[in-house]
Amino acid sequence: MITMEDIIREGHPALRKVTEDVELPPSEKDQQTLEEMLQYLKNSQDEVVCDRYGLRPGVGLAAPQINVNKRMLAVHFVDLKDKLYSYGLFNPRIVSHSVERTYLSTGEGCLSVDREVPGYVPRYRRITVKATDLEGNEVKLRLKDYAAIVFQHEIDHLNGVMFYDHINPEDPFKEPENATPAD
Ligand SMILES: CNC(=O)c1cccc(C)c1Nc1nc(N2CCN(c3ccccc3Cl)CC2)nc(N2CSC[C@H]2C(=O)NC)n1
Repeated sequence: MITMEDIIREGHPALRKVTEDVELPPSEKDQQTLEEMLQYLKNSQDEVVCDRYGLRPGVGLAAPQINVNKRMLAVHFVDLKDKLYSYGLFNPRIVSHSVERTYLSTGEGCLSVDREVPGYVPRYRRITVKATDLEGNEVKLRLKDYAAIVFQHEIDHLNGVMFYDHINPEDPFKEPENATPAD
């Protein structure tokens, strides 16, 4: 089971590496790792398990965050329209995106960042993601607003990018151009 001890924190060089594609079909080991990442998110959102193991709640987790240099991520959340997104994905890529942008008015948090970093994180408002899921199916996901934000946050990790890299250093809460808040 993945716990907070397995999650590396900012400053660890693995968070700034660009990950390697996963060889498909995935090995038993890669499949097991991705399943454990998805289970972490479910555990972290279960109050009893979360408190029992001292987990930080999250809706997304990328392999670099557990010091695995592979292009894979897990997400588990319901969006503002109560649509469930629960995926383990190999080699996810953004294949298209809107010009229009969005952001969380509350800012973003990250399991690998043990501090608040205030500010708007501008993200594309709509993205299309292609990937291979845990069952080996090729998926094409059209995502918007909160779902688009979560996937961009996790795909950034696969490219060595942290959420605060996007915050305006002069004015963190300056309204981003051509953007609508997702919440
Ligand atoms: C600095 N202000 C803030 O962090 C922030 C502050 C307020 C609101 C939001 C919305 C903020 N922002 C933010 N809140 C989240 N959670 C809300 C609580 N939730 C959760 C908590 C408890 C049980 C179940 C669950 Cl589900 C877990 C997820 N998650 C992310 N991110 C950024 S995209 C990846 C995602 C992630 O999983 N981060 C660990 N950002």
